[in-house]
Amino acid sequence: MNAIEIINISKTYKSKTKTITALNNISLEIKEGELFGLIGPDGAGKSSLFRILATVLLPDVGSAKILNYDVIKNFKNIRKLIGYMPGRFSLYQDLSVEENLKFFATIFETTIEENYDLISDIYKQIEPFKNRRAGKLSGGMKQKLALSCALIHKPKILLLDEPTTGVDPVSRKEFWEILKKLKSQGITILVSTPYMDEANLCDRIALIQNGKILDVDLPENIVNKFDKDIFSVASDNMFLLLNDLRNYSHTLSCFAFGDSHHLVIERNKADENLLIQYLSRHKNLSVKKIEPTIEDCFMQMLQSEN
Ligand SMILES: Nc1ncnc2c1ncn2[C@@H]1O[C@H](COP(=O)(O)OP(=O)(O)OP(=O)(O)O)[C@@H](O)[C@H]1O
Repeated sequence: MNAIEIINISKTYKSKTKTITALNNISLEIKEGELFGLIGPDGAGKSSLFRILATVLLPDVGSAKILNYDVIKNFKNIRKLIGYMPGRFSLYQDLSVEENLKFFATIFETTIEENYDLISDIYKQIEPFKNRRAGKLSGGMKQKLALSCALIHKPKILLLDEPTTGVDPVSRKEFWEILKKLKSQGITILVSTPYMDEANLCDRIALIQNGKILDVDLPENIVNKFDKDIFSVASDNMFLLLNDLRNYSHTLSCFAFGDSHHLVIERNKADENLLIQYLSRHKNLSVKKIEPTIEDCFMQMLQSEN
C-alpha cells in the first residue's frame, strides 16, 4: 500500500503585486516503510508540500492521501498518524527540554513514559539537559528534541522538513543513523533536504525545483541515467578557468563544485589531451574524468529545463 499519494497538486501564493507558483502539478507516491527524500534548493516548494501533507495548508488544485485518508476531508485522522517536524523547529524556546516533550505528549493524550521506548535512543542524548530551555540548546540538540516531540505519539509516518539544515556535520550524520533505525521499526519517512549528499541515504528520491518534480527514482538509478562525460578541472586561476571551460567548443555545461569545476561534455566527444592542450595557459592544471554525483545530475536537469 502507498503510505502517501499526491495527485496533481498545485499551490500558488497571491499578493497584490505578484503570484508565486510554489507547486506546479505535483504527483508522487511514497510506499509504506520507505525512507523517501525530497531534494531541492531553497524556494523549490518543499515546505509547501509538507504543509499540505501535514494538513496545515490547503492546495489550490489536486488531492493527497495519507494511509488512504484525504488531507482535506480526513485531516483529524491524519494528524494522529503523522509526526511533523516543520522547517524551523516548532519548539517552545522558553520551555525546557522536558516541558516541550511533555507538552507534545499531552496534546496527543499520551505520556513520555508510555512511549519512551520509541524515543529513548534519541532522547537519552538530550536527557542530561532536560531542565535547559530549548532556546539555549545547540542546533543538533534542538533537532533531536524536535524529532522526539514529533515521535512522542508513535506516528506511522514522519514528515521531516529540512531537519538537517543549519546543523553541524556530525549531528547530521547521527541524525541519518537515527532515521535508518526508525525506518527499520516500520515508520515511513518523508524527509526534505537541500543537501545533495544526503540523497544517497534515501531509498528513493524526488528532485524538485520551481514547484516541479524533475525526476523520481532510486539515487543510484538517477546517477546511472546520466549519459554524459564529466571532468573535474582545477588550476591556479579558477575564475579564468571557468570562463575558458564555458567557451570550450564541446562544453554542454560547466559549474563550480567545491574546489574544482565540473565540466559536462557529450559522451565520447571529449579528448582529454585536446582539452589539456586547450587549457595550456593555465598553471597547475588538473583534469580528471569522474563519475557523476546526484548534484551533477540535478544541475544537468536544470540546464535541460531552462
Ligand atoms: N506564505 C507565503 N506567501 C508567499 N509566498 C510564499 C509563502 N510561502 C512560500 N512562498 C514562496 O513559495 C515558493 C516555495 O516556497 P517553499 O517554502 O515551499 O519552498 P522550500 O523548498 O521549502 O524552500 P525554503 O527552504 O526556502 O522554505 C518560494 O518562492 C517562497 O518564497
